[in-house]
Amino acid sequence: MSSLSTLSSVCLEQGCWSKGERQIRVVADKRVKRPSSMSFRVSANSSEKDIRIGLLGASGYTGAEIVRLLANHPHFGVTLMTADRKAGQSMDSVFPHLRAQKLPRLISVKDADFSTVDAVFCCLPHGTTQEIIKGLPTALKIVDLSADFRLRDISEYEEWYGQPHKAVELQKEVVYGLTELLRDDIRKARLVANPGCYPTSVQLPLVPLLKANLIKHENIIIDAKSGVSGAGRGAKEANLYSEIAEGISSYGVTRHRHVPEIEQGLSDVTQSKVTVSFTPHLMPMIRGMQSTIYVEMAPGVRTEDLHQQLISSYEDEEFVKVLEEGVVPRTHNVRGSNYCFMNVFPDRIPGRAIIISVIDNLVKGASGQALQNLNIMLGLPETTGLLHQPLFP
Ligand SMILES: NC(=O)C1=CN([C@@H]2O[C@H](COP(=O)(O)OP(=O)(O)OC[C@H]3O[C@@H](n4cnc5c(N)ncnc54)[C@H](OP(=O)(O)O)[C@@H]3O)[C@@H](O)[C@H]2O)C=CC1
Ligand SMILES: CC(=O)N[C@@H](CCC(=O)OP(=O)(O)O)C(=O)O
Repeated sequence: MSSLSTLSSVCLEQGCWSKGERQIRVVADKRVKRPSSMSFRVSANSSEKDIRIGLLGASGYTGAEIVRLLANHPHFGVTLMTADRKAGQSMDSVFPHLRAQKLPRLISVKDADFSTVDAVFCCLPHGTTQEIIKGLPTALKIVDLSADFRLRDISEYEEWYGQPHKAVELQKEVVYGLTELLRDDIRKARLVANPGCYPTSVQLPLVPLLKANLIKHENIIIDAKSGVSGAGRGAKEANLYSEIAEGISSYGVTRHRHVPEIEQGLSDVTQSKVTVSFTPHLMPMIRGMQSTIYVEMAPGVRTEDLHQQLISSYEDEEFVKVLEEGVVPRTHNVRGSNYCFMNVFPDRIPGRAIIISVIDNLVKGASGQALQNLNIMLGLPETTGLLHQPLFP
């Protein structure tokens, strides 16, 4: 038996790592066969670690990013990896940058034995994920990176994703994985729907401001930009170098599928329907995401109040940094990391403010936040394996 259940229950019982706590505490319980968190040997060899991870869609960008992050994780070792077209290949032939790690061969989902793993990251395209997750053992902890379980309202899913929901019963137990805002629910969850990259960059600044009634619910305008890795590794004409380089492309204008996800998260806070104007753009860069958000402030509120609210909401958080007054967040400064940097600026037009939020779409926007969530679900400090600093220049 792996030590997953032991570790998880011990940490949960002891309440080892509470919100905002940054220090790794020692797990004193003798049932856990490790002396202490301080003395773990960090090994790139997955089979030497004690919690066995299944990675569905390992041959895609978010799957590869999870493998990269887990190289520095003391507990999670990838022991099962699936692919579709690339099933049968070795991971180092698909992703040569990961060759230093000893990893299992990529296999098809239908050949995977899920009784051999303790937890699963699901990095599959939306529309393929509901049926696959429905078939997994119920003992598994699962973080799904796709959009398949993010919308609570089944009819809304069917409307925006243009297909029937194939796991309606399962949807009821899903917890939305916006870590900093829903940590307590995530801790108890079995199945977490990891948020989309755009919704992460938008909700992190807006939720605390709406909660504190500092901004109006109407006329929220989101101008968002993503690196091309946000579209995945699959070959698409629109993502060719010659189509992307030296230009900017707006897409999903008036109807991007992240609109209902953003509105769901914001409306949960206000208890009334919030609607947003949202336009995403594809940028000639590989990683990175910026959301520039235009809001109207409540009567009598100043941008300093918004700034102060964001600071107090996130002062204990490792991964959300509210910058000093006047400092502009840049995607360059979060590249390769799990950080979200944000700031708020007074608009020239009285009563309005401009919020800028940046993340790396593949890390805080996907695989990093997924790892943060699984750490919490298994009772580990949520920063485990995630504290490496942004890559710059
Ligand atoms: N990229 C990003 O920045 C973000 C992505 N996401 C979401 O995460 C998920 C994964 O994204 P990403 O890694 O970028 O996607 P990729 O296209 O890079 O990878 C998709 C993976 O799924 C496998 N796959 C494709 N179709 C099937 C199928 N029918 N059955 C089983 N496996 C299949 C592919 O295998 P093979 O390559 O062998 O064909 C590949 O391993 C998506 O739902 C995406 O929307 C969420 C937030 C951000
Ligand atoms: C650049 C690009 O194409 N980005 C993707 C979003 C990536 C993401 O977060 O998507 P999921 O909701 O599928 O998880 C898109 O706009 O569809």
